[in-house]
Amino acid sequence: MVRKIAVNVARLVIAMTFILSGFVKAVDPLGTQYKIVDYLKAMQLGTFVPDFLTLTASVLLSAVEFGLGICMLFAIRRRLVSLLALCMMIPMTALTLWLAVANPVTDCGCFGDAVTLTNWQTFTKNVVLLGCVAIVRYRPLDMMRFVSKTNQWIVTNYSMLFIFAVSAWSLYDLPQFDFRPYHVGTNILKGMEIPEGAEMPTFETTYLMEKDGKRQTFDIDHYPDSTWTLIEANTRQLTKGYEPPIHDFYINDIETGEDITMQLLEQKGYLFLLVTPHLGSADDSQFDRINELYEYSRDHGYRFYGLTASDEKAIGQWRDMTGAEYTFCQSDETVLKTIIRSNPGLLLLKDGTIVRKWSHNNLPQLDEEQANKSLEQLDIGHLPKDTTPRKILDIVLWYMLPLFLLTIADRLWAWSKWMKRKEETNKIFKLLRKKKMRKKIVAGNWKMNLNLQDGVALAKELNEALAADKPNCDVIICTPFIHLASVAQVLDANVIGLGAENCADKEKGAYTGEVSAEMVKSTGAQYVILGHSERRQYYSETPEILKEKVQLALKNGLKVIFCIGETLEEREANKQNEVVKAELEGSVFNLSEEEFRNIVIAYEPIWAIGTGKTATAEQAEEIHAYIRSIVAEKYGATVADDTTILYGGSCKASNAPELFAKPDIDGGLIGGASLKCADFKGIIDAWKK
Ligand SMILES: O=C[C@H](O)COP(=O)(O)O
Repeated sequence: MVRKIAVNVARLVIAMTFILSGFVKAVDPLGTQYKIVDYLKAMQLGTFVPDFLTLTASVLLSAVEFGLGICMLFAIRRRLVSLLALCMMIPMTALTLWLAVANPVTDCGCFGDAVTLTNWQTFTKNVVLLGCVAIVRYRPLDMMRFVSKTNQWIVTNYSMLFIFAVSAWSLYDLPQFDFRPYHVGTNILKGMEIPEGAEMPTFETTYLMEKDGKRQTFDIDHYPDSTWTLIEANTRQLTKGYEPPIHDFYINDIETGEDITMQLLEQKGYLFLLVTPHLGSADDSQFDRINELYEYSRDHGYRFYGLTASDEKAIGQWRDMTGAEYTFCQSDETVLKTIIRSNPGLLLLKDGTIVRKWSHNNLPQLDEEQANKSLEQLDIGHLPKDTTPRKILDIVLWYMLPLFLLTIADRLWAWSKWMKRKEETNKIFKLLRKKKMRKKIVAGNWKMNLNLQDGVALAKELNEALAADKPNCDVIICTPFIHLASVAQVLDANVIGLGAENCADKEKGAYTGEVSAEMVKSTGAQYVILGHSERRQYYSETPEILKEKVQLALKNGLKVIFCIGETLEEREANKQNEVVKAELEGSVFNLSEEEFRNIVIAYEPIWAIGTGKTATAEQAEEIHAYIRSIVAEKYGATVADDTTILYGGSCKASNAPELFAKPDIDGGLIGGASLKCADFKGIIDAWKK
């Protein structure tokens, strides 16, 4: 248990880290590309790898991280994914150790610009992650699945589609979430401010001095007298001090070389900055639109500058190529790449605040009417509404919600499958299912007892008792023929069903003393008992005769309570299964499935009928289960599951609960105990226990 918890906690830590790291990289593929280039430069490989390869690597890196995170989260391909994570984390941890020690790149870029870590923090993070990956790799199969194997492909494919779409959209337009210091709404001057009392950087200078051929180093507090000669002074920075979010922004006038940053930013009004870090690789497809915007700004008296890190030659070529008339200024390439992830990209500032940012693919287009209006009158001249909540909602609706719904549907499906399996193997579940599916019946067989008046009185009493206290099962009373019509009058058919104890094996005609199935039906009865052991024994009813009776009963719309059961000798010879099977095969297994659905089976061990000897609940359950299995063999599991099998033989209120609690016992056929209302109701109430 503890081990499982540890594996799953580790797996969630890895998943969340990878997903966050992959997502923020996908949101800003150019930023990740620049970071890759930084690493390559640090390894002296910068010039060998072309831009398209570093950009492809950036997009793939984010997809791999995000994909691994999602696979970890959903426990998809657990062994392979944990191995891949390990293969990724070992070199990553080694690389970040090198970064921490050698410090060739100041920010690792693990989480893009969203979270900035020092190199030692990054190394520590990777050591923790490596530990988690090791735990998961040790026991990958302990990871709990959120979606079943068959649906995992949906999660992986959908996630890959999503992350590539995020990368593509961010590349076409701009990063959908801007974590950099130059996001819309930023006042550049304010971003450059150092608050009062902020920690300042500290430095230490040491002096290498010489006297009489002997050299020694001194600090400022121990600076020696003039007999020493200064050889060399060394200054090193001890602490960084406070660094404002924008600390390296500048704009230089190309012609004069003068820094005009303050002049441009402090001047009130609108300012367009066309940012092109590197003119040689800038996209020139939209130059018409850029020139139109320049003309618009010139017409309305707004300032418009190109800002680049390229030299004058490249600027000249750009002018020749695009017909650009705007003035170019220079700035630092890295700063320009940080300002906007588009080459070129357009910035609109108002009073030093960034109001809008556009990628070259999404430059504003002004129609004639708009071109005549000032920026104050146009939407683009104002800060946009904060679209972050909307973007988050989009991600939730388009990505997280579908996956969540899939997970719920999948879990419900897995749960129903598990329930089904349980029902098939577990007795308690079987019992629950049985009680849900099949009809529970308590039927009384009055046999040759009670005259008409007593019979009607008992029926009335029972009817009233059950109308007042609704039973949890179907109740049937089967009476001698002479009672049927009268009893039918006093019973509420919704509460108590009525049945006969027998019917003829002939349809109609000269059969003195016989009562046909049609006649039974005409009294209002719905059931008939056939095959009772007393009829088989005392009236020589053979399987063939019973077969006829069953056919006629069904033909006349009666449901049949068909009795089977072995004698004591047969039980002692352990032949009970054989006997009941033969009885069913002899009289009812010839029926169609549809006809068989009108049969209620009553298992009555002859040795228990009226003897006071009851089969134990276990004995009864064993043979009931057997009977159900042979019905299943003949008609299939569904019919068998739906068939009601009653127990009969000295069943009383005292033993009924135990018998009825068994999974395959669906009620009772009651003889002696059905002759008194209280006794019979006591058995009926066993279903309430
Ligand atoms: O039809 C009912 C059975 O023969 C059971 O009779 P019994 O409850 O009197 O034993």
